[in-house]
Amino acid sequence: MGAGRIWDAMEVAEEARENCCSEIHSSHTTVDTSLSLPQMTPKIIELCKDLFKKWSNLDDSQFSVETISGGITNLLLKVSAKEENGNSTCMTVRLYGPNTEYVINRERELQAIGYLSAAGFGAKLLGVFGNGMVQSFINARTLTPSDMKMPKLAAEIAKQLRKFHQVEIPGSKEPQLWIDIFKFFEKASTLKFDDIEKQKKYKEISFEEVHNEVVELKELTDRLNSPVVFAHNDLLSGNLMLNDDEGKLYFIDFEYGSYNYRGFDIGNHFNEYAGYDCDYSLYPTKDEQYHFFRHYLAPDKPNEVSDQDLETLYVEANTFMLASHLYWALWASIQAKMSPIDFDYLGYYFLRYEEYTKQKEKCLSLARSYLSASRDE
Ligand SMILES: Nc1ncnc2c1ncn2[C@@H]1O[C@H](COP(=O)(O)OP(=O)(O)OP(=O)(O)O)[C@@H](O)[C@H]1O
Repeated sequence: MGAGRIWDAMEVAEEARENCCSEIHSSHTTVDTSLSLPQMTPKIIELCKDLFKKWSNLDDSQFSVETISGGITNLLLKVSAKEENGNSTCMTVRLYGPNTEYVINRERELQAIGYLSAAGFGAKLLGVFGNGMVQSFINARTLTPSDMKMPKLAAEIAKQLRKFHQVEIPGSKEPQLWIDIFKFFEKASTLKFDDIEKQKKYKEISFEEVHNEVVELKELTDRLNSPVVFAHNDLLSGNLMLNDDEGKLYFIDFEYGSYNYRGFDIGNHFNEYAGYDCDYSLYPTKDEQYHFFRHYLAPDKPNEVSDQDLETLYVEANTFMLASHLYWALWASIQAKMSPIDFDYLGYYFLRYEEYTKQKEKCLSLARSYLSASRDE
């Protein structure tokens, strides 16, 4: 992240501060993400002391720093500080992965966090620094893909998603899906890998074919008139946390949040039933989807949703589900080049693109017959 971008982020943090009740601290410190945890620990403590002045005189021995997750994108740390009065405070420190700015707009993320946390979503934003942010620690467990499928939880996710989609974020309300996909496409189609094996695999991608698919799908989804809402865009099990004692569900990680089609957010969530192993046999059945839609459309009277509304959302979600495969396939090909993380991103590209190809005809004909039936009415 360059100096200019840090200043932009600081300005957005200022705006977020005005929207949240709590204070958001800022520091220009950056932390080298290539350091090992023991090397990084003193830097993290120094950063926390700089951000939170009440800790500036606390001895380093009163802090503990541990890794929560290496994430696919970021490094997430848990920092606990034992204050002089004996109270302990826990927070998370998120260090942005190098080169993630190619796929994530950090200003957009920080702006959204301010409004979303004011609306009761996610962890509270406590501070921002050169290459990351500090948030409150959420005492809850992370869901698994099979949790998401459980009827009670699926209903709660649907209900929360409806509320999330109602949050108003100032600025442009233009849906980002196709803008992002075309941006990803431009970057993805001009990569070059030093690794011979990777370059060989990359050359197997026909970008001409992908481009045609994108254009065809965009034309069809445009005709569906899916409502534009503020969408999470990455609602996988790892971004859902549950405090079982309080029965409270948390949506976290708004890195990809933007104005977008509601059908995309829901179809993308359904794709995540497949989990990290991409077992698409776990994709929700029509009955499971209708259960979700009922609670999304009418949380207080789920059994009164009309067949027409259920069908409309079914068509939307299952057409945009295809766009979700194209989006994450292109994203993965960029990550294959840019990310320092040792993950088979090109393999992931092919998994998503193959699933797209497998589902395409069925979903497109569903959308086409829905559109021609509504034209004939
Ligand atoms: N505020 C928080 N409090 C407690 N745990 C958290 C918090 N935020 C994230 N986590 C935990 O860390 C995990 C990774 O978080 P998150 O998805 O935000 O990171 P990420 O780097 O963006 O990961 P990925 O790129 O894989 O989505 C979550 O699944 C959750 O278990």
